[in-house]
Amino acid sequence: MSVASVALSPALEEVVNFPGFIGRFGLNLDDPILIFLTIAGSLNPMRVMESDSIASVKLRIQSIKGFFVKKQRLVYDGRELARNESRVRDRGLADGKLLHLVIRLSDLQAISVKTFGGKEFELFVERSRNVAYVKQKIASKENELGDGELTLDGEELDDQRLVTDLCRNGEDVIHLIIRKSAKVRAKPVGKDFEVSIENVTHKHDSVDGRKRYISPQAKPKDFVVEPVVVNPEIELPSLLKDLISSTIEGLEKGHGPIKSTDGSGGAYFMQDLSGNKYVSVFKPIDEEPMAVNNPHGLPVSVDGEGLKKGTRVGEGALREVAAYILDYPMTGPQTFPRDQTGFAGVPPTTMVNCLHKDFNHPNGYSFSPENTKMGSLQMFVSNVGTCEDMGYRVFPADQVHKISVLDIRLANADRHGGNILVSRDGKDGEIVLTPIDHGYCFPNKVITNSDSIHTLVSKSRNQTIIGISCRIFPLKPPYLVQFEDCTFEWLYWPQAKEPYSSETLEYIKSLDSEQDIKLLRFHGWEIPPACARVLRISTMLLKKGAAKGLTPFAIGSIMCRETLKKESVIEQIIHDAEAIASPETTEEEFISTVSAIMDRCLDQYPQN
Ligand SMILES: Nc1ncnc2c1ncn2[C@@H]1O[C@H](COP(=O)(O)OP(=O)(O)OP(=O)(O)O)[C@@H](O)[C@H]1O
Repeated sequence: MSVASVALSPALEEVVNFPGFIGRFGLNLDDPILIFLTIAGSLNPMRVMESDSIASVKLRIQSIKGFFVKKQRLVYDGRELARNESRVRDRGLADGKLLHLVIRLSDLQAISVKTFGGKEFELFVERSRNVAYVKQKIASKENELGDGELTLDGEELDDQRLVTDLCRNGEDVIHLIIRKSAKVRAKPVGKDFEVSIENVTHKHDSVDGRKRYISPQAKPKDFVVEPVVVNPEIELPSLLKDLISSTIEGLEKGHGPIKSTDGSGGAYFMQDLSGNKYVSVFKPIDEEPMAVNNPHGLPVSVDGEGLKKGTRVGEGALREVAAYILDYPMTGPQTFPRDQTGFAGVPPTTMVNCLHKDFNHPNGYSFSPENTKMGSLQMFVSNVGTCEDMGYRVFPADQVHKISVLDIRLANADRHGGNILVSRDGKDGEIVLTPIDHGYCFPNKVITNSDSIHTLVSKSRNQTIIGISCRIFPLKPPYLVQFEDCTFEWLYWPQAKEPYSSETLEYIKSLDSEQDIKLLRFHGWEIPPACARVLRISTMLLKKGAAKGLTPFAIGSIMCRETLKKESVIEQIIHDAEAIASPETTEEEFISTVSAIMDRCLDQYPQN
């Protein structure tokens, strides 16, 4: 039976054929097509109009399935449908085709705790944590709850029950009984649940429950975490050494990796020694979106191209590390050791080899080198959510601006609100934004039939040589860059229309793409010529735009497409330069042609 012949379930028929549906969503009266929405492996028939916008399709999914529009990631034919205003027919979505839905679930569950003594506080607990952990968190805040039990509908909740399972039903009320003399009640508040503690009068001795909550001990030798050292001349900075050591310590104590429910690729939270804190996030290259072992059911890429145009499956981790290396502080690019936070605050990131049974091993697992996964290990940044979860008006302009500098420089094709963490710093609780997820930077045309294969070879601590990734790229021009999928969430925030501060302007002025290319080479990434071209052109745009006094909005708008079909200004500039270039044109000549055209183009923008 073909997928196209799957019948609609009566309930779904009712929803999709809901009278007035067309009017409600402002759709045209063209013929409906039947598509199949895959959600975590299940197939859901759905009728849409070819003239529907992606936004209205997402709205339909929200009304049928209950997943909020903001949390949906739609993938068709190996490409994310990120532009909400584009139409179903523009994306080639036709009758009988499969549309993949990946849900972005926040890993954090907010829990409001209210005591009858009037004390109130909020906890942010990862959904993957268990009941024991919630009790521990409350105990560490209250310093008086030790041996409590959580109950739901009168039934005691097992310490191993996960927070995510408790919060399924918005009406659940959870009680925490503390040594029979105190009671904590949890009730949902919007998407959160609230815990109220009644009669907390009993002072307990010590919080000795911790030992019970430690997950079963793994055998000490059941895992591997090793830095990937590409250039043996470089000593790993102490910051990264500590990151690796604390990750190892957690695993040694039996605190295994915890898979993130969020994101389209495999991401694992690595725990510390106590099992109370995450220290790092590991993202294996074979679990990236559309890679062979992706845990979210995305199809495997047929041509090696990633979810975004101009990106390549399996190269995300390398780009994550590159973003960290390039995000040097105001004092400039230094050789390691580098223990200062970078200008935009990309968390310290390094490449590692990891072996653990809890990663995704669809073909079975054994403790052997072939199950070792290479990927990026990034410092975990504690946060209260992402920019997706809150109103952008509260974000300080300088925090938005630092991210704009990074995104424009790296031509980031994946800056949605979920990729900016929000934390509160210091005693005044100032908002700090942390950019994460830089696997889709430096987009360039994927060449599948060319004259050179670039293999990055690494040496791990035990001197084993491992091929990291194979990339095919031409040694000779044309080096095709691809800015088509660049989108910046912050472009639509009012802070982007404020001018850069003098400090930021100074930083931008100090940037030098040639120096950056050398820096990446020093760290072992012989950046492919097309990526180098992206870096040169985007750095040039940032520097010229900022020197002219343009705002992040104005510069970002030059880099991003307004609509799916309309080329961005930067794309037009590059095409004009390519039209002039001949096969003999050197990279230097090409870049100076781009520079001249860009100058003429920027002359049309009012000088600030
Ligand atoms: N350094 C970090 N500190 C804290 N949380 C992090 C960090 N890096 C990633 N996360 C969290 O891990 C989860 C998955 O990470 P991430 O978004 O990078 O994965 P992804 O599959 O690349 O996602 P996407 O689908 O958005 O491209 C998210 O909830 C994210 O907030």
